[in-house]
Amino acid sequence: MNIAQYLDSTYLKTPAQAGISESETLQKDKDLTQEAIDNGIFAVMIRPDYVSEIKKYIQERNSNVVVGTVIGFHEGTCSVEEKLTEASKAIRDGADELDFVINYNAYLKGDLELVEREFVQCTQLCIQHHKIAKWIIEIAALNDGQIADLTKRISRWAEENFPESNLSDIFVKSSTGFYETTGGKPNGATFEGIKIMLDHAGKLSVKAAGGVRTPEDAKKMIDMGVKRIGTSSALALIKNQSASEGY
Ligand SMILES: O=C[C@H](O)COP(=O)(O)O
Repeated sequence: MNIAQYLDSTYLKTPAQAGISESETLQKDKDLTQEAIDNGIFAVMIRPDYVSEIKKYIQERNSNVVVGTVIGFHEGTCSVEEKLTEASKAIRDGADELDFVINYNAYLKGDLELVEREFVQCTQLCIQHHKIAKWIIEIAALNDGQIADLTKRISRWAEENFPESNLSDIFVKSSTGFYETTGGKPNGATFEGIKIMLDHAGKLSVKAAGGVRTPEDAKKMIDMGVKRIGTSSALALIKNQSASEGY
């Protein structure tokens, strides 16, 4: 199995979070992109501010590495209108794939109308522009029943609103990788959480992200049915795969 073709290689820290400048952040994104080009990695996943520069970088090198970005990152609490504005700009800047953080706080408060509205309007925008839409549900913030319920609802909203579309271009994604847990609880993709998502996603695809660090774990998730893995350790993961397979 060539894991690289399943990977979204991710760098999502803001300059302030990393304690570096904007130009240093752009350089990190360029380095990540060059790694992706050199190693057959499917996509890079970066902050919206850097999409246009990275798209240009990829085009200048005649590469088909895909550019993904995040919307409403990382808490998902901004309004539907703000998500639409951010997503429209990312599409204009050249993003191929948009990973939205769903308003899981609104879901937890029972405001399903708001969550459905943002899902439908933002996914519609992506479909109109032939972009992949991924919806991060932040499984560390949910219990097992809520993971199942929210995944099922997203799948149903997609079937009801976009019956003519290729529903496998819409993803449910596990985690931002930025959620703060306590007591050593994992903040990202767990096998248990991913299994629940896969069992309830219907025709939608599933992306595992957050804390995926070994080729063994990535392979196991792909074998389970995951279509994409988001990780900030993409290169290490590929190198370890090569080493363990004796290349
Ligand atoms: O969307 C991808 C995540 O931010 C990746 O999380 P990670 O840094 O734990 O690999």
